[in-house]
Formats: sequence, structure tokens, C-alpha cells
Amino acid sequence: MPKHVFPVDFVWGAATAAYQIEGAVREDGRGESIWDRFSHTPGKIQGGDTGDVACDHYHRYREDVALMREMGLKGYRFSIAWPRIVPAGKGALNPKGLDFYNALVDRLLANGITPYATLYHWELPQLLQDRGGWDNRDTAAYFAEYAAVVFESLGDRVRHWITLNEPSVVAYNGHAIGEHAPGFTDYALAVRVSHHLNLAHARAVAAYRQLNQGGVIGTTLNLTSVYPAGNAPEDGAAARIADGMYNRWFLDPVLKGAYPRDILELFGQKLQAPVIQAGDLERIAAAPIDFLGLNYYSRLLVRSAPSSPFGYEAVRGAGPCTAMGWEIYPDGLYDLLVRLDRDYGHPRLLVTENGAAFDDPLQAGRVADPERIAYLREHFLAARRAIESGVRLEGYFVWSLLDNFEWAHGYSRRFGLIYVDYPTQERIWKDSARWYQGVIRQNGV
Ligand SMILES: OC[C@@H]1[C@@H](O)[C@H](O)[C@@H](O)c2[nH]c(CCc3ccccc3)c[n+]21
Repeated sequence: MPKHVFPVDFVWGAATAAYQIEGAVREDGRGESIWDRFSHTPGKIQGGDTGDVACDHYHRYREDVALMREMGLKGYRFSIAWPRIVPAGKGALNPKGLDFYNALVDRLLANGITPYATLYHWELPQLLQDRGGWDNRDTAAYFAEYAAVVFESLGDRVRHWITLNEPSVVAYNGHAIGEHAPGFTDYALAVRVSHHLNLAHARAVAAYRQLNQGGVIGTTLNLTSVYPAGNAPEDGAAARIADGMYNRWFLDPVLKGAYPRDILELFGQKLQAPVIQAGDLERIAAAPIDFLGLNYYSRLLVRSAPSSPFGYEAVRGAGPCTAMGWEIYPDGLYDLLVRLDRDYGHPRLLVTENGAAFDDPLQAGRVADPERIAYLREHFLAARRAIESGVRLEGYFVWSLLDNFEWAHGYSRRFGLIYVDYPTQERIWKDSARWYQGVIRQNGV
């Protein structure tokens, strides 16, 4: 018997994203996305990898749903590729794109797995990027139009919706440091993009409410627990700024309907204020969410750095790291969950991503991944402690079901519970997949 049992209806899940697993990028009318363009741009992706084939999930989804069923997943979080549904980003629809996601959803439901659909996991149609992308506030309206099409097609069976995956990463990695598509390095642009993403989220929530389909809708934010590296007062001040830029800039609009004043002023000084127009904040405030999805991987340790653009710099933690170089710090998940509960009005929460990459050598047809088992176990226990403290955590989606295309790292990083032998596309259960199957079966660790 497990020592730490979870609530009886706790949603044990796993997560993926379209561009990272589907492949078939030119099939059945799919339009080009900014990640097709970016991954085919020499020098952007480790090893020159692209998502052209990935895990070939577009063709293998029946087999993959069978794997989810065998694992005993209660929920499966996946993303819908905008360029499959509206190839040009706006205007004409692609029926075959809708057919694929209808078939996937029907198969999930037939196997007793609840679908959790993310509308935007970074695949902006390239033709919209050609018109300014997220720097063009019209993109927010095009996103809501795409969302409405998807709600109408799937909303009778998909009852759990996530508008955006990690707007902070879209803004920062894609527009401030250029590590992600579309590859810009302009901080003022990144701040404008963050505002237009918040607008897009609000418009999609409003579109969902209008349809009265009776499900729930939220968003997924990449959040962390920020700690000062030292006891000096300036380190505490640095931590507050980092927490503001990383967390509160995205949390406050969706959960409080307003931007945090300190960061608004900071951006106002350092950058042109975000292009906030009359009615924007009212629109954002008028679109409350039903639940918040959070992706947690590691903590953030900062110290004062007067010469840095925003007065702080990250410090490497002392703990062991994953293959991504991210410190393993389960207490940061507990602290984050308790903080969200305390500061944001006891919201319904889902861990929409948590997981780790390790080397995962395939040896004699087996992948022993004790580090991933330890990582997940420690984070599950942190989540359990938070639930005991009264946090309304309703589910947990491990990143990821399958090894897949890890953005700028290509296929060099393996986050999957299930190993993918890309040359043969064979799926091989890692030890952690068997272990997770047991956790789900006994509903606890
Ligand atoms: O890096 C692992 C996963 C990605 O594969 C997911 O698509 C993405 O939602 C996701 N977010 C994070 C944390 C933020 C981050 C993303 C990408 C690169 C660095 C940090 C980690 N992950």
C-alpha cells in the first residue's frame, strides 16, 4: 500500500505537444508554422534536427493511445496545431486537420482517458508571422477565431481547455533571446508580445464562454519559486523583481485582471510600456479562468546584479541537475503551490507539466531510469504535501509521455516515460513508465 495516497479522483496524466510528436508536417493540408521555418533554418537546432517526422504520432496515434491505456492514464494533455486547422492562420479551414483531432479525442474517450487540449503550444502559422506575428495585436483576434472553430468541432467531448502554453517562454525565448521561433532578440518586442498573448488568451476565454459548452478553460504558465541567493536586502529585492517578471507579470492578468504595478513601472522605465490600449485591461479582467495550469521544473535562485538589465542575475543552485542543467528542487514545487493558493485566491490548479531529461541509455532493449523515478517521486510527494496543506491541486501531467523534439535541443534530450527509438519509431517502456503505472494503479507513492 502507498504511504501517501492522493485524492480519489486525482487526474494522473502525461503531456505532449503537436510539433514535438506529430511529424507529418506537410500532410493533409497542414500549413507551415514558425517552428517549421525556424527548425529548417541552419544553426538554430542542435544537430540540425527538425519536427518533420518527430514521433510520427500523426500516423501512430492509435498505438500511442493504446500505450496510454496500458499505463492507466486518467488524462492526456496534448496540443492542437493551429496550422492544421487554419493553414494560413486566418480564413479557410482544413477539414482533415479537424478530422485528426476528432479521431484522437474519440479514441481517448473510448479508452477512458480524459482529453486536456492546449490550443497554442507555440505553433504560430508562418503566414501570420509574416504579418508581424504576436507583435501584431490582430493575431490575438485570429487566435480567438481559430479557438472558436476548435471549440465548435470538439467542445461536446473535450471539456478541459488550455488556451496558451507558457506565454512567458513564447515572449522571452522567442522574442528576447532568440532561442526559440521566431528567433528575435528584442526585449521591448518581447514585452509587447506578452501583452498581445494575454489579449489572445482573454479573447479565447470570452469566445468559449459565449458558446456555453459547460466545460472548463484555463491557461498554462511556466512558473517557478524564486529565492534570494544570499541574505543581503538587495538579494531579496532582486528576488522580488525576478518573481515579478517571471511569475506575476503573467499570473496577475489571468487571476487578478490587472498587471502588477511594480513591473508595469519597471517596463515603463526600461522599455516602451506594453502597447496597452483602451479596453485591453477590461477585456483581460472580464475573462477569468476556471483553473490554472502550471509547468514546474526547477527553482530560480537570484542575486542582486546592478549592472544587469533588470538588476538581478540567476545563480546556480547547489543541488543535482538533470540533463538540461536544471537543478532538482522538489521543495520549489511545494512552495509554488502554497504561494499560488495563498496569493491568488485558492484557485483550482493542475500541474500541466513536470518531468526531467536524463541520458536514458538503451541497453539490451531496456532503459533503466532510476533518476527519473526519484525525480518524479520527490515531486509527487511535494504535491501531496501541498494538497495536505489545502491546495486545490486536481491533477498532474508528467512531461512527457514520449521522448520527443526538445525545441532548440532537437532529439538530444529525452523527457519521455516511454523511449522512442527514432530510426525504427519503436516505443520502449522505461522503468519509470512501469513505476508510474503502479503509482496510478495505487493512486499514491
Ligand atoms: O523542456 C521540456 C518542456 C518542453 O518540451 C515543453 O514543450 C514546454 O512546455 C516546457 N516548458 C518548460 C519550462 C520552460 C522552458 C521551456 C523551454 C526551454 C527552457 C525552459 C519545459 N518544457
